[in-house]
Amino acid sequence: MSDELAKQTVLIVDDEPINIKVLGQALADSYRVKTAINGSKALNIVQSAQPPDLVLLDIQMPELDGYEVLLAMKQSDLTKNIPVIFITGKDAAEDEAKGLELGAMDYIPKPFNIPVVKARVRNQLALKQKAELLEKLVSIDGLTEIPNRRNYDEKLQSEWRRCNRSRAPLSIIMIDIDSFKPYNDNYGHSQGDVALKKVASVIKSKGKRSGDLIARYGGEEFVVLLPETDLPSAVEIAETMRQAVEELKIPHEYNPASDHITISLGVWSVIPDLDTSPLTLQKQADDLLYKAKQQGRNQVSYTL
Ligand SMILES: Nc1nc2c(ncn2[C@@H]2O[C@H](COP(=O)(O)OP(=O)(O)OP(=O)(O)O)[C@@H](O)[C@H]2O)c(=O)[nH]1
Repeated sequence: MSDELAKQTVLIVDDEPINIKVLGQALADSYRVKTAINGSKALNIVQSAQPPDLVLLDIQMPELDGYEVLLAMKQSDLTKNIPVIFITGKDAAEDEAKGLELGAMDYIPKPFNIPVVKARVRNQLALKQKAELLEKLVSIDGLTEIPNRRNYDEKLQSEWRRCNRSRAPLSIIMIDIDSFKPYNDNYGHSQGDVALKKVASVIKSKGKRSGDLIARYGGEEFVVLLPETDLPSAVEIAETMRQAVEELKIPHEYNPASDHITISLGVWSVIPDLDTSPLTLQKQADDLLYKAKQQGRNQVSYTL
């Protein structure tokens, strides 16, 4: 990655071009700087595909003021965690309190003291990086680097409600690596870890929609959550995953189902009902996974 791309982006929002210029010059060495001269332009930038890492936001602007921009940012999951530092000529304590209550992270008074501006920006960006790292650590599985069980549990609850509202089917695939104990016993645990990573990566590559979640459920088990996907489509995806793992051709002499590592899969689909727990969906897929194992492994099991 080039240095320019690795740099964090700061958006400066002020209706006074001179303020944008002074702040831009102060920050340009260390950050990529974007600018907006009013609130609606600022919102367009924060809601774009490449949002800034931090916003320096003037409070007093015609039409949409800084408070309103911050409020709009807080209402969307996509923008609510972007830190905002208010910049303002107002120095009354009540304005400062209002900004902080709305969720601003810090406050910079005009006229600017450039070393203070730089230090505050640096502090907030460091905090943001730490928060992102923490978020990653609690939601991503350390070995396979795909979402972990906690991440999946949360998504299952929210997708259950969302698909209930839209009356759309929600499908789930439970996956288990076949005869993984003899694999570990004969090839060693660290070789087992390598195989787990490869399987996770190839399964993940087959969940193509942005809403699909492929997670490590625990041990050698994976789970795939497919919102707005009916049973035939989910079975097709499961079969693609089964084939892709087989095609990895990871030798496994001790697998009664094949000479290679294979997986068994259980697929279930339902239009969620709020009177039923989402765990029933999982239980059904688990039972079908068990059936796939019973019937000889390396296969997809489902009921029409
Ligand atoms: N290397 C490695 N092995 C793991 C990990 N997590 C779980 N396992 C192993 O996965 C194996 C799972 O074995 P079992 O549940 O007995 O099932 P199996 O041998 O896969 O047999 P079937 O599921 O019936 O095909 C155990 O030996 C676990 O130690 C891990 O993170 N790394």
